[in-house]
Amino acid sequence: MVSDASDVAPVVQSTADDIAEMRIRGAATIADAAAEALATQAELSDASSPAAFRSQMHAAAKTVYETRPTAVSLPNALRYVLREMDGDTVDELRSSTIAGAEAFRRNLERAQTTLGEIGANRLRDGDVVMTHCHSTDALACIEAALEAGKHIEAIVRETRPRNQGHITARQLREWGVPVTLIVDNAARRYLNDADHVLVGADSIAADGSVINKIGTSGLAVNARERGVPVMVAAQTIKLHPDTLTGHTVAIETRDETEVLTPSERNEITPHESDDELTVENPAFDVTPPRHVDAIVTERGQFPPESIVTLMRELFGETTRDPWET
Ligand SMILES: O=P(O)(O)OC[C@H]1O[C@H](OP(=O)(O)O)[C@H](O)[C@@H]1O
Repeated sequence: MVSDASDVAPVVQSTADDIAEMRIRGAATIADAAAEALATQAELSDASSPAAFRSQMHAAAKTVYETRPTAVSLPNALRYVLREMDGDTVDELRSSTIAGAEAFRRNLERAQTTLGEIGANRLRDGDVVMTHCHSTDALACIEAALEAGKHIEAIVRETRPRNQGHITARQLREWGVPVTLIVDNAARRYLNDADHVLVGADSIAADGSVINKIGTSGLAVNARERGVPVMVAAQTIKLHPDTLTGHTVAIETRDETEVLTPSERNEITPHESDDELTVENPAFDVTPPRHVDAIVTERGQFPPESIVTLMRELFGETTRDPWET
């Protein structure tokens, strides 16, 4: 049973708001924040019985879960922490939940470091990497290559509408990587100069499809045409267990104002009541496995078609909500 939202600590609600508004963003960062929120809820809980404690934890998980639908790292994080919640008293439940959240966050960090070392093996000294959006998993591969003494350059797509490519460019410049920032539409031209396309993922489906920031699939198609390998850096918490049983991944659509501000809309159509100008703003798209060369995880690199084996091993088959442990 899930209790009502009034049991949820305000700080958990504020984490949920930050995720929804993308002040906290990126699949791994969202998972980390979700685990931290559950730990905070456990810490602050005033529950007078084990049942009330469990019910508060489930309500907190639901509040965080209902923010953004596409990155499976969010429910996977909630599921992990709630599974660790164990004990016969409120104190036992509290401490096991906090320990579970801490373990999850430690594993997350470790997994990204290991993934980076594995991914760096694909990058040679002098390689040029084209990126899309901002992915900490993808950047971990570049960081490990730099630590191994390789010279890497980057062509960074700005990634409309929110321009997260700027975050990538800033990080790469901090590491001393030469960066060429391009508008998304220039990518095909600059693929001639790239040795790899390197992107992250919000979810990976059982057939090896990669769900990532809108624009990834077109980039992958162009890269295939130009013979540039596409490498996806994704920790195993990006594997979407529900897709094992045929569920599709929900693609988030965001507010039109990310694409067109109210004053820009007004310039196009001054009639406030004009509902025939439609703006669509899907945040993600699906890249079929045939356009992906490798999925790099902390458990090794996989051709996309074989990722299902790892998914079964790690998650089994579940279509339950995270709080239905
Ligand atoms: O987990 P890491 O690799 O950091 O990010 C993975 C993906 O999450 C982001 O989504 P958004 O910006 O939250 O919509 C991007 O699509 C990025 O590729």
